[in-house]
Amino acid sequence: MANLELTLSALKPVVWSIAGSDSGGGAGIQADLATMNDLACHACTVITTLTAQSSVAVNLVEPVSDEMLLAQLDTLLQDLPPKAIKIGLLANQHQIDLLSRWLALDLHDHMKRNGTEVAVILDPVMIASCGDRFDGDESRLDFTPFTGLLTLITPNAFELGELVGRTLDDMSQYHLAAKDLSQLLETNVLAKGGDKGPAWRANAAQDIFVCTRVTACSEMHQHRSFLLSSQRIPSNNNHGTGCTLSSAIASVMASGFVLHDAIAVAKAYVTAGIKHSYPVGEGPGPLSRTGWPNDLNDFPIISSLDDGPSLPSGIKFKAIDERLGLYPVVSQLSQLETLLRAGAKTIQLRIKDAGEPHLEDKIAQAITLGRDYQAKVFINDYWELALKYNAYGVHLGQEDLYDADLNRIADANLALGISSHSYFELLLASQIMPSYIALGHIFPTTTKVMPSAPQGLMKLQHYVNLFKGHYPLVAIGGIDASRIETVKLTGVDDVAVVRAVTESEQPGVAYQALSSAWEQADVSQ
Ligand SMILES: Cc1ncc(COP(=O)(O)OP(=O)(O)O)c(N)n1
Ligand SMILES: Cc1nc(C(=O)O)sc1CCOP(=O)(O)O
Ligand SMILES: [Mg+2]
Repeated sequence: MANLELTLSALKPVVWSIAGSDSGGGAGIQADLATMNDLACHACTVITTLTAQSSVAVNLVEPVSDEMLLAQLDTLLQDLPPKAIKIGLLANQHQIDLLSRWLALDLHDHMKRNGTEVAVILDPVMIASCGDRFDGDESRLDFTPFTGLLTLITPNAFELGELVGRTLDDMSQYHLAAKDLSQLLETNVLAKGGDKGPAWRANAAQDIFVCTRVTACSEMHQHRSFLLSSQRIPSNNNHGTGCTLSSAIASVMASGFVLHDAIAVAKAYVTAGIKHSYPVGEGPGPLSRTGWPNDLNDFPIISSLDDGPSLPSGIKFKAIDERLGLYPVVSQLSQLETLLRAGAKTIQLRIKDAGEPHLEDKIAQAITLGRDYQAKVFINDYWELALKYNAYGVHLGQEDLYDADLNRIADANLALGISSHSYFELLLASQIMPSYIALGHIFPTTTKVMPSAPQGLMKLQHYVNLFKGHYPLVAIGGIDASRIETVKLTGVDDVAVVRAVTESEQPGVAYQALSSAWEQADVSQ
């Protein structure tokens, strides 16, 4: 019973690949099927084109009939509606027009009737990794019929140049072209820099993410451009890299993650796949399928690529040696003292009303009480007062990170805890090496209004799998006695609670009961 939500997650989300068949098995529909199945999705296929293709040549390209293209789409929509769609090779303008009309009418109607959103990821395939083009006559395809219908488009350097109709010689031209494309097609853009090319993308595989249309994530990460930088793996076996990336993005979105997360996870998946790629035939070989990525080294370094705020690098905060345990978060000094007396060794003072009388005094007293009881007292938000009175630590949200003087906090040897609500925020938090990372909100909460959806146990499990051992991980949001055991089963290090303690008639007693429930929860099964 404890593992109910994890069991439910075994229901596989349906993802469609609308793409061409690669008879060589490394790219196209074949790569998409392998990727989607590897990422625990059920893959359906709509074949647009047959290609007679090996690792060294594309010898014949034969589009399916209009009737067959539409029959596949309509048949699947009846019985296996998608959570996400990846679109790959479209052989000619006619297919682009046909598919965009189907998306605008049939899929749109389906979404409206069912109140669902379907993510649509377009990989505008134009050229095979052996160098042969798919659109034999080399006339430029017009992708504008897809305007307003896509969640993301993922061109490589060549494709981006074709799409905006100019050559792109450096990073700033590349970024500008990605922004132009985003405006033209009214969609988010991931401009891939993985193919070997000019100096700026020689040492790393750097992608530019122009995010103009994403909701359900922090406003701080909307309407921005980011550079996602991964190590360049020395390998000639890159056949199907773009297909794998786009179908991984679709799969991760179908599993309920936001676009930012899907891109980060998919990029890690491709990096791991190239690391284990293998040769077959005389040309570039395919990637391996290595499952949901759990190695932090495979994930990209994220930096901002615009005038918006960015985080410092080369910073590291105090390491916390003891476990945090059950970590109460309170808004009243009297409750803080009660809980210290009841034995709390980690506690946070979280006063959200900036007009609270005697605010500075209360923060100073909380810090002194922490010293008296030899407890770790974290101050939420008020990092300058925490510095002034030499608190044990500060807890900051993602948005606060850009206002706070992180170097001063680190130099004064204060611990830093950071909130996170997604893979993307976890990765950003980890880049400044905090003392712990909070993962929230796991379950619905009434304590505060959240911009993101509850993460649930499945996502918590993924985050723990990736970050366990790198930082102490604290789960927060809607945790009470009834959920202690299921949360502990994920392997998360610690839990923070507000209402489960503060709304009790006897907060000290509630703290002691929850704390021992957490310590003693049996996770051996
Ligand atoms: C342990 C812990 N985790 C998360 C939070 C939330 O902090 P933040 O994002 O700064 O939001 P507010 O608490 O300021 O509303 C926290 N306080 N503690
Ligand atoms: C303060 C806070 N931060 C969260 C986050 O996800 O960052 S959730 C949260 C409230 C947690 O309260 P309760 O234990 O009463 O549900
Ligand atoms: Mg805060």
